[in-house]
Amino acid sequence: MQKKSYRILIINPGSTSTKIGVYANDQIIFEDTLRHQADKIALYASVIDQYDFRKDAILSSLETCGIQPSDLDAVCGRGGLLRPISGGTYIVNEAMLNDLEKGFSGQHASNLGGILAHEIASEVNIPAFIVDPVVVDEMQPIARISGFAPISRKSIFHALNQKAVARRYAKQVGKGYEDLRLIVTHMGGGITVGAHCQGKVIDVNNGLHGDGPFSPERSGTVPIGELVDLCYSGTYYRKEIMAKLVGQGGLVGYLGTNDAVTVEKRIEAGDEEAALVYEAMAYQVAKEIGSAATVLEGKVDAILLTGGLAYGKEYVEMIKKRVGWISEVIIYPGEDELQALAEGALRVMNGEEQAKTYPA
Ligand SMILES: Nc1ncnc2c1ncn2[C@@H]1O[C@H](COP(=O)(O)OP(=O)(O)O)[C@@H](O)[C@H]1O
Ligand SMILES: CCCC(=O)OP(=O)(O)O
Repeated sequence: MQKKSYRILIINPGSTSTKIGVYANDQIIFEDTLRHQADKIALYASVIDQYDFRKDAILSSLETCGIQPSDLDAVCGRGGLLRPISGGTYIVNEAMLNDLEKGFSGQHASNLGGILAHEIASEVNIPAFIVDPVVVDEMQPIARISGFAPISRKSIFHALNQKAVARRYAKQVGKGYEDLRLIVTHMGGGITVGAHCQGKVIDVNNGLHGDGPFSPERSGTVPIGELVDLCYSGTYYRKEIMAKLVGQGGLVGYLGTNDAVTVEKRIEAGDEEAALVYEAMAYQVAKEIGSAATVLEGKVDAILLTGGLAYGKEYVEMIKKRVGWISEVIIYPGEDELQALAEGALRVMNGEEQAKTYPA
């Protein structure tokens, strides 16, 4: 029997852009990146206040290619900072909308994904989904112990792309994702390193709030005593310290840019400080991968490097040099989150998987 064909709108809100795609089953038929100027974003006090202007931008873009919401069968958005949940495709429901509006686990543009998907879908009576949000939590109990009793380690990471890349690798080697032990490293604005075991991310650094390697715009783990002293020095407000850790940390803090391509040009021109900081970022990523290898007890089928930084050939070589002895290292530059969202929605539409209900 021939499978039904589904048309799915995908919405991936980022801090400076909203990426959208329309899929006919797993084939993309329309794609647009709606860039939002920093000064426009700065007009809004919170992520949720950007809702109307992002929705208008999406609908105008769809109009330019002649697609109406009534032509769609489902809408799927990137999921945001909800309560910790297991991976998979979730139907958007009231409980989820409330938590996205509040920003239950914090503020990130992805909080708008489920809300925008619901709004557009409900107007034409079709289902809205999210897939593998940044709060996917499959950490094993031992990984939650931080060493400081009042604070548990949290799972906040690039779940969508990490799982998509892990599944892509599994397909390439003809095995099930559930049968592999992988270390997946997403290197974008934030950097996260996940230990994947039997289809679950059993340990991962919190990519948003001060944990793991530093990244283009985040500090990662910092020496804790000095940080406490700085917080109580009377020099900074809380929001200034938070901004130094997230947004103005990492490459931005040392070199004034979050753009690795600019950093590479500076290195080529002989900038020694840029060379040292860039290599330090690779060094910290390699250390985190080494740590994930111990989580997997040294039995690692492959290390997968992905995200925008994975385009940097010399940067990738600096990591490979330190971790190549653990297992083979495969590079998947960039990310394909639109495709991953479409495939997640499609698995449910085709009846291959059942949509999960939030909170799980
Ligand atoms: N060709 C390239 N070479 C080196 N770095 C790159 C390249 N393309 C993008 N990057 C870097 O990747 C980072 C952004 O990664 P990306 O995955 O797009 O981020 P996000 O997590 O925000 O989606 C930036 O530092 C960017 O400069
Ligand atoms: C760790 C949460 C997801 C994240 O950091 O995404 P970006 O790198 O795109 O900001």
